[in-house]
Amino acid sequence: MDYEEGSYASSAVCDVLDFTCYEDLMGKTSPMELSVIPNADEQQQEIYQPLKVYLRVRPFSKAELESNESQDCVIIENPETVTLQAPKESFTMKNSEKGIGQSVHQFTFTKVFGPETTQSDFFEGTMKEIVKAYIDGANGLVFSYGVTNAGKTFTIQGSPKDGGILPRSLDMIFHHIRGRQYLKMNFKPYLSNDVKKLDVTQVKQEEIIKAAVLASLKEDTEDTLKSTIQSESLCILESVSSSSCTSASLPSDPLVEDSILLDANGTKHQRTQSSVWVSFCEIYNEYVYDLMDVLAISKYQKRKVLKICEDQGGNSYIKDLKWINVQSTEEACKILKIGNKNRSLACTRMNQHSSRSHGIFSVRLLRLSDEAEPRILGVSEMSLCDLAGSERCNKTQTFGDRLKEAGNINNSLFILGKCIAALKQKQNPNVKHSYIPFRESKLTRLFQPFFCGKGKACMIVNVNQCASTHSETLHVMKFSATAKQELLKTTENLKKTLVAERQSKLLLEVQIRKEMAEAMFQQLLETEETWSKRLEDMRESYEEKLENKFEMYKEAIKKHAYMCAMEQIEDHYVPIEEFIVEQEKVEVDFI
Ligand SMILES: Nc1ncnc2c1ncn2[C@@H]1O[C@H](COP(=O)(O)OP(=O)(O)OP(=O)(O)O)[C@@H](O)[C@H]1O
Repeated sequence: MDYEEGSYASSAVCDVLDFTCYEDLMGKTSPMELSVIPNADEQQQEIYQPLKVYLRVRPFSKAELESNESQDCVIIENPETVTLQAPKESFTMKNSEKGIGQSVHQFTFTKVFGPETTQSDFFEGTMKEIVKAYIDGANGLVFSYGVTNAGKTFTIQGSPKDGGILPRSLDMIFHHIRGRQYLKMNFKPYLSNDVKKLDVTQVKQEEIIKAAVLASLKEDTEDTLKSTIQSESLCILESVSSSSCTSASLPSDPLVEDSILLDANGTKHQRTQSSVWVSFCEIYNEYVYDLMDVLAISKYQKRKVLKICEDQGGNSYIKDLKWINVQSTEEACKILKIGNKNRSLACTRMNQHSSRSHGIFSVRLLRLSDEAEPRILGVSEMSLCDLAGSERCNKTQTFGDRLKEAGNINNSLFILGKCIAALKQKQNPNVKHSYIPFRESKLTRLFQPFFCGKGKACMIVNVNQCASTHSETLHVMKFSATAKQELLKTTENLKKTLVAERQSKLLLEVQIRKEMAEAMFQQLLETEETWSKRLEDMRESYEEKLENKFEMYKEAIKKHAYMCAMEQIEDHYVPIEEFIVEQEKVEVDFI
């Protein structure tokens, strides 16, 4: 099977996100910013952090391996890059052999998790940081995206023995608040990030609603479910008027005499307790439905459409969405299971596929002071949003309801992409800020605060490696990952230009060094010549001076010798008269 390309969500969707991830390809470390740091100060200073996009590739099943699904369609090049290769017999491959289109596409992600990745490794590598910040008071949002059978449920929910990111996140939250859990239900999430205090009757009502919701899990058929809900709802109504319907007994509130703790350094700390509430809803065809609305899942009841409203601060929230107090991971997972069941029941009724709606599971953590009359210290929210996939929108099916569905999915994904891209621009002080179209889809309207920097956000992309779903996988990658082929080419060209630039710079440097060496050598030669000349001159001048001195000495010696000789002559001088007398004397003696 090979779906024709271009029959999916509008290519503009891809363009928007391609642009987003293009930065990744260029090796930038902070391509996207959507969050504030935990414990942000009161002015909610916007300190952005990147929107991380993780890819998880699931392993082949035995059946897939037997049916020749393994054709090296997904190749993990390195921890950030994957290559998608069209199956051998596909139209894409045949066309590309004829020179029409591309059969190979490459995408980069914040991190790629291969088929061997364990649930624990995946949680550690993706969610842990978000949950840590969430516990510290920051909001968290996780989008998951992928076609049917790509491994979304496995990644988010996992199995009872090997939980996915949601039960692991819940475990981390409950582990963190262990011993400090506020078990009463009299403080409840309200509006977007507010808390309201309930009176005794309202608390009772909460307990009964929770019991009714949880009871729905036990019922297998729609009819029995209906009767249970009817009796439970009766009970709710009765309890509201007479408080006769008892709830499960709750542990009493721990008695705390002093709400201030002193640490070893004598620093004061406020003792806190926490309360956890969850909700589960879906957005289908731009309508919001509560998946905890157990009354509406019967065949005969129309589902109630919920409205997205804004509080005084302009923050969006879903009006009348049920928030259920949960006191353990198990309880929260039951809510998830009930929501899943209601989602698939609704889908069956509407002949719709579950992956055609956006499912949103949210957890609100209320922090209260630990004292007899607790005060609200803060609220943080973490939402896991399972995005609708735009698969199966090929031409043969795009009419009637499916056309409307496809249009709405495309539109909301398109707006999501536009919001992300606009925020990307917002980070760049040199680029003129453009209008961010949050209000143009329910999804972006709901998560507007995240796009304004109030929370940590990430996207998880699930894909399988099957040859038969190659086109769908390619589409998912194009939406969520980094680049289309054109962008890849641009990047490749830019990389080549960069390499060429570097090479020319290197050559220039070599040339400059050579010229400098030559100039220095020349200078050395000239210096040597000058010095040789100077030495020669000096030698000549010394020789001349020596010569002169030598002459001087010669003269002096000559003079000295003459003087000595003269002195000697003087010493031995005999006047001639004496000499003659003497001579005559000698001659006489001789005779
Ligand atoms: N990482 C994984 N390791 C082992 N098996 C996996 C992994 N991911 C998914 N699977 C298996 O692949 C199959 C499809 O996964 P899953 O049901 O999670 O897909 P999905 O995307 O949620 O599909 P749908 O949208 O139809 O619910 C399941 O049998 C699941 O157990």
